[in-house]
Amino acid sequence: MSFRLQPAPVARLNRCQLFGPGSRPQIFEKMATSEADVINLDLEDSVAPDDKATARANVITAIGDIDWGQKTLSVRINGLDTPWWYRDVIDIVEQAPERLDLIMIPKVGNAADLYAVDALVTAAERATGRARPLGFEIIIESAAGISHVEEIAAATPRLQAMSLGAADFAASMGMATTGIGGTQENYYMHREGQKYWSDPWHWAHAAIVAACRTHGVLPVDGPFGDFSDDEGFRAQALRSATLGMVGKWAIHPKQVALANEVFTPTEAAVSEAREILAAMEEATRSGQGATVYKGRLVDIASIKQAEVIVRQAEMIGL
Ligand SMILES: CC(=O)SCCNC(=O)CCNC(=O)[C@H](O)C(C)(C)COP(=O)(O)OP(=O)(O)OC[C@H]1O[C@@H](n2cnc3c(N)ncnc32)[C@H](O)[C@@H]1OP(=O)(O)O
Ligand SMILES: O=CC(=O)O
Ligand SMILES: [Mg+2]
Repeated sequence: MSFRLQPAPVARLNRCQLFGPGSRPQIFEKMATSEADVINLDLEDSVAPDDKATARANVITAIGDIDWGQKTLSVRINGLDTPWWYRDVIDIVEQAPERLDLIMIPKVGNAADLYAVDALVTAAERATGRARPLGFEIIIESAAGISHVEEIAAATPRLQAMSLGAADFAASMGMATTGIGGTQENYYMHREGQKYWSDPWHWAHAAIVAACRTHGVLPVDGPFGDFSDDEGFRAQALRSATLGMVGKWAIHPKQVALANEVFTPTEAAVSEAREILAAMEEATRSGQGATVYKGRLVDIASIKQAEVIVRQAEMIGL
């Protein structure tokens, strides 16, 4: 164990991030009244090139005009490989009301990408006298991004969250699929006439969680494209939650409840976590570092495990 303490990420809910194209202002009110913790107004891949300028203007207007309640509000800008991103940043910092919490930077490949955006945002914020600095969230969705995930997680104190973008990630890696996330038909082991499906996203998720937890960033699972497949979404989200991710994107409103369900600890899990803490308090009082709870070992590490669930529950108000 290092002597450095693992930094805590920002204390806010991030169970579901609902996306909507900036070129479709008709749905903004519906996004605002959804149950998602985070709203992502998109200027990137859901917006056609000819609509980029209009989408940017729509989004800037909507940040001020719509009541977004307590939600974390984020705008996904265009990637650094496009001609649009700098204008996205400048117009957002100069014109968007301070209600905006985050900008999301897609297709980040290394720490220098974030250095560049940070420098531009910092200069624009100083020039405009913006009182509330923008936070960043980023998407790991390329071979370069996953290769440099740890330096990216450490790149700037503005960084609050990091998502895996399964669609672009698959394309960048040359993966043989057009599906966005979830089980892949051809990714299986074979034994005695049976197929056993495996999870091709697992290693990327684990790498992202490790980088995020090292540097105090929230790890988030990205999109699941087949919004008619609730069980597929649930299975993917459960795997991500088990690995340490805090939430998942919704690319359709019907996915919001599913994500909230998976990333909200159940009453039983919260009670059990609180009971473990109580059992360990009792053990500590009698000078023991370990004890037995429901027939199994609990020790000082169990306190930290239980605290993960209790902290989540407290943020949600359970
Ligand atoms: C790989 C990536 O980068 S993913 C991130 C970028 N992608 C996106 O942002 C896409 C977000 N999603 C969408 O644009 C849309 O949900 C689509 C295109 C997938 C489907 O849109 P629709 O065909 O309108 O869906 P559908 O007809 O099922 O919509 C049902 C209702 O939900 C509303 N709705 C649709 N999408 C959204 C949304 N993202 N947020 C809030 N409400 C929405 C519709 O307006 C409709 O409302 P109504 O019942 O009042 O008429
Ligand atoms: O941007 C998201 C993705 O999956 O690509
Ligand atoms: Mg993408």
